[in-house]
Amino acid sequence: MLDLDGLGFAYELPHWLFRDVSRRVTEGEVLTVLGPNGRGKTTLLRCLVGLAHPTEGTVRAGGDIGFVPQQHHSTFAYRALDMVLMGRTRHLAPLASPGRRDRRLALAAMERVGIGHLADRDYPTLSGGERQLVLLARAIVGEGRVLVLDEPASALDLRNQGRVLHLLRGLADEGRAVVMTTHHPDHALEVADTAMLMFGGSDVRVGSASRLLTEDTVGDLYGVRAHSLVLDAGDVSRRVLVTRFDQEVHP
Ligand SMILES: Nc1ncnc2c1ncn2[C@@H]1O[C@H](COP(=O)(O)OP(=O)(O)OP(=O)(O)O)[C@@H](O)[C@H]1O
Repeated sequence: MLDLDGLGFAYELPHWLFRDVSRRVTEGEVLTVLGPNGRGKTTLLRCLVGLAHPTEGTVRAGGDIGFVPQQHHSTFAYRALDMVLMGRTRHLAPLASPGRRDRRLALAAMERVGIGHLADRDYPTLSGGERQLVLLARAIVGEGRVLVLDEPASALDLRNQGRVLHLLRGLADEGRAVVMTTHHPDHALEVADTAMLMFGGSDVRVGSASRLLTEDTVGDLYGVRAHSLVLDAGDVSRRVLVTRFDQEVHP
């Protein structure tokens, strides 16, 4: 569904942000991209959606891509619903306006992400988290087969983080391919099939999220001490990673 072949990017050669990245993301898969600040996660996503040109390698998508950027400000006083309706643009005939069905789909997408009550609000007046949810609704209503999201939960409170993570899991289970960045290994452990860890340059590791995200690997990636704990709460048993924020590890 999304094929990355020998992907590499350098703003200034020979300083490769990442290199030799090859991977097929299939329908039904959630892939999370992790790495320290400035390692190239956003740049990688921009290559995937065609906003940046890879220095080498190719990206091929087997369908439309919906993109949720990290931050988005608009000075135009669009209503939130109108922002979501922009996701329908590719489904409209040239110069046509969105119709009743488009509006119904947009409202349904807003309800799905829990912001139906914000439909008539002016987008620039929304909080950072509310704007993030509007952009997610815009991507959903676009019905792209591939969803690419840059830190989709970064501005969200704890409940909304869970809602969005499981919503993305559900969208993948419906047959989409989901690629998202996160700074939280636990977000990957919660819903991802695959993790991509950007250690720098050609050292990009991809594999099963649960196998890759160990104490050692996460510790090495961020220069921290991480501890695995098993959360056993009756209906759920899963591993979480706890960070010792009082201790840094210098390689
Ligand atoms: N136009 C540009 N020209 C030169 N360097 C750039 C440009 N845009 C970004 N960079 C640099 O490229 C590096 C990667 O940036 P990118 O935004 O992809 O990182 P990131 O992993 O998403 O970071 P974060 O976790 O902080 O969001 C950073 O060091 C950034 O300063």
